[in-house]
Amino acid sequence: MIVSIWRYSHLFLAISSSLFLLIASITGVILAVEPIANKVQPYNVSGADSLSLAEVLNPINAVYDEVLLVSRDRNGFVSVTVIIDGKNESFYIDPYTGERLGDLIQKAPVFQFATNLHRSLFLKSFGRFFVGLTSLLLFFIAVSGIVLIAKRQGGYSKFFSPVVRENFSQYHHVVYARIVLLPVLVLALTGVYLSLLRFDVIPQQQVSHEVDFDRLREEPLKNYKDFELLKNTSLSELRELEYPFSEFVEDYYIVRLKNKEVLLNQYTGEVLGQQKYPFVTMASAWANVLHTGEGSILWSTVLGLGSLSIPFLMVTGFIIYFKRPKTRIKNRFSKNECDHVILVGTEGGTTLQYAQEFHRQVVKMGKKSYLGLMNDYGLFKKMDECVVITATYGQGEAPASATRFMELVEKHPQSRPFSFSVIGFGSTAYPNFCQYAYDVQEKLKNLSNAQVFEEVFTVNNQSFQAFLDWTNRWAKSHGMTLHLKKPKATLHKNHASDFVVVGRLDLEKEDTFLLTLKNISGTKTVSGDLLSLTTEKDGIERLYSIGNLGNDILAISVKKHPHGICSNWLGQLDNDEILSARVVKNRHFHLPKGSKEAVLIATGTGIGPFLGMISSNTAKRKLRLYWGGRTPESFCLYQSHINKAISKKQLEHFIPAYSRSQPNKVYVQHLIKRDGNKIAEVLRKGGCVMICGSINMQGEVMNELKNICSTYLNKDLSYYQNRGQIKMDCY
Ligand SMILES: Cc1cc2nc3c(=O)[nH]c(=O)nc-3n(C[C@H](O)[C@H](O)[C@H](O)COP(=O)(O)O)c2cc1C
Repeated sequence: MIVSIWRYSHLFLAISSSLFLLIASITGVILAVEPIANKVQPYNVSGADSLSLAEVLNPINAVYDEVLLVSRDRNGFVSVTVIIDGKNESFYIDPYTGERLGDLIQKAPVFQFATNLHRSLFLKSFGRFFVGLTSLLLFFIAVSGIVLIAKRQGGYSKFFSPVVRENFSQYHHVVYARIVLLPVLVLALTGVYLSLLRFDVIPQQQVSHEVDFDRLREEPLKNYKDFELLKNTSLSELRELEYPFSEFVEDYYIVRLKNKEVLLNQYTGEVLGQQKYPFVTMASAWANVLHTGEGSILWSTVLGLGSLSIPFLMVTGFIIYFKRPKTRIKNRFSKNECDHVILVGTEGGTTLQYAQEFHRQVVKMGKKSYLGLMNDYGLFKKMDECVVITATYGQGEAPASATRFMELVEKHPQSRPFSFSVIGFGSTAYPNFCQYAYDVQEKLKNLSNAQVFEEVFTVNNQSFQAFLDWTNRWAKSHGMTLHLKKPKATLHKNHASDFVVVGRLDLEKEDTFLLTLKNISGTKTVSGDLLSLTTEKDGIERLYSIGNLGNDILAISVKKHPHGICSNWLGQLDNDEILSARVVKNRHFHLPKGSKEAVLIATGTGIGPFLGMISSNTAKRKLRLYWGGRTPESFCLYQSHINKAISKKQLEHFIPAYSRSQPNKVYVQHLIKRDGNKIAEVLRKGGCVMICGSINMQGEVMNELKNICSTYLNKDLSYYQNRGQIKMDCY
């Protein structure tokens, strides 16, 4: 089934049961406290469980004249019902001495209230029905949730792999759902079972014995202490022991154990009847324990947390849904009159917003452009040019609106030749960066009448700047000028903070500079986070990787682009000038706290975040830095930072790759290949490899890492990516 059906089913089930689910989960949390509160009462006598029943009855018979019942509850508390001064009394006792320990626990009003609300919403059978139905819906919500998590993680085998953090709600929804999956499933299934039991859909079977009263004898008379069953059964097995009603031989002991019920002749101890409990009775007992947590502090706590997570999952789930960009498409022209066709592969809707803006501007230029989803691929009678803009999901798979694209391409051959471009939206946080875009490119390339207009262009993390670069290039080659506006879908919504320029170092020859900024708003930053800058001139956001050098000093390394508004604006800032920018958390590119070793790989300005990671390496982790630049002169910008780090033992090795200082070009990927065994060792020991710089370099380095993983570690690269041991932030 396609992912959108699962997603809508998950949502529909959650919405339709939300009110009842909320009531059931909140009362569930309250009720989870009850077994814990009971269990901590001082009525458990240590070691008593190993006493035999005969040893327990002995002091009870000695202390009380008339005993009706001895019980042991799930907390292990032993109680008796006895007649004292003509009155029935029930209380807890010490099984060693028979001494009264305290009155039976009464249900507190709050628990009584919560129980009634939880079981029937105070609506008797009608309410019970809805509660049962809610449990069933919760079960289906959990199952559809399992499927959705497996799909997003790239398969059931990767179900528990680290989750890429895109935003708070999405990340925590998945992470907590996985943690509480077991208790939620148990609560749902046992809830359904108990409801079916209450409505007699599952018939309860009583144990019935056939006692042959004609054969009852009072001899050979035995003391109960010598009855085999009482001698050989420990207290831990007991549920209830009912004393004979009278002294007539027709009345007997009824001993209810955990798994069976036994009738004992009160004079001879002969077993008069013995029945194992039917399956339904045993299953019901288990369902009760599993649903209520009675008798176990640990399980009650797990259930309580499971219940508590339900409102949290509901809220985060609804936020995820309602924050999704809308995916309604409007076209001015029909698909058969357009020479430009833009097809979108999206799941979350952001790619569509970018494509919509592109389409709008192309139409504004007087072109006949048609915008559709990739799953709507068909015959486009006048198509000259096709632009496919697609996200990637799962492990390099198609997003929801493109799942049928490949088969549709086969099914609907175009009648005219056309050229095509593929733009991939993806994230380097995932193992298969923009893989689906590459697959689409390959597919279209194989069509006889399709011609490649350009190679795949990739957009990391919905970078509007990157998309703009592509649209400008595309427009130029078509003799157009497009003025795209940034779509509303933005990943970055933090407040702006102020930063004062405290230092700058320029490498004029390469139009590169290193800016040091003091954070004067106290915003917390971690090396690897991004500084988001928007200039007034064009209102477009640019992101720069932050290196946190400590004491609120940040470094950003910037390359000036010939017509780059932001880079040139930053390039002319002087010391003491203040700039306002937002800090965007980029958790997937933080140096993992637990890694004792790391290999850092960068080219050019990609070194920025690593300068911070190295300077804060007080734990003396073993860090190796590979850096690619043109010449040793290119390194001047960073030299003092690196030398200082080496002398302070914050950086173990600095390994540069200079592409222009010798006849043969040396790139970082060459050095990675050369040091393959060392890098493999870092991965083997649980360390991590971090890559920052250009997308091209990333591709080359990833190829080398793939070889290293298979040659030295006998594993696929994705194994380490899924464990968060390979991290990338490339642009
Ligand atoms: C569950 C999930 C899996 C993803 N898998 C990949 C992937 O394998 N490769 C990739 O480059 N991007 C991956 N991404 C990133 C998306 O392609 C990227 O965020 C894209 O901009 C989403 O566009 P959309 O909102 O139009 O669906 C994944 C995102 C999510 C939420």
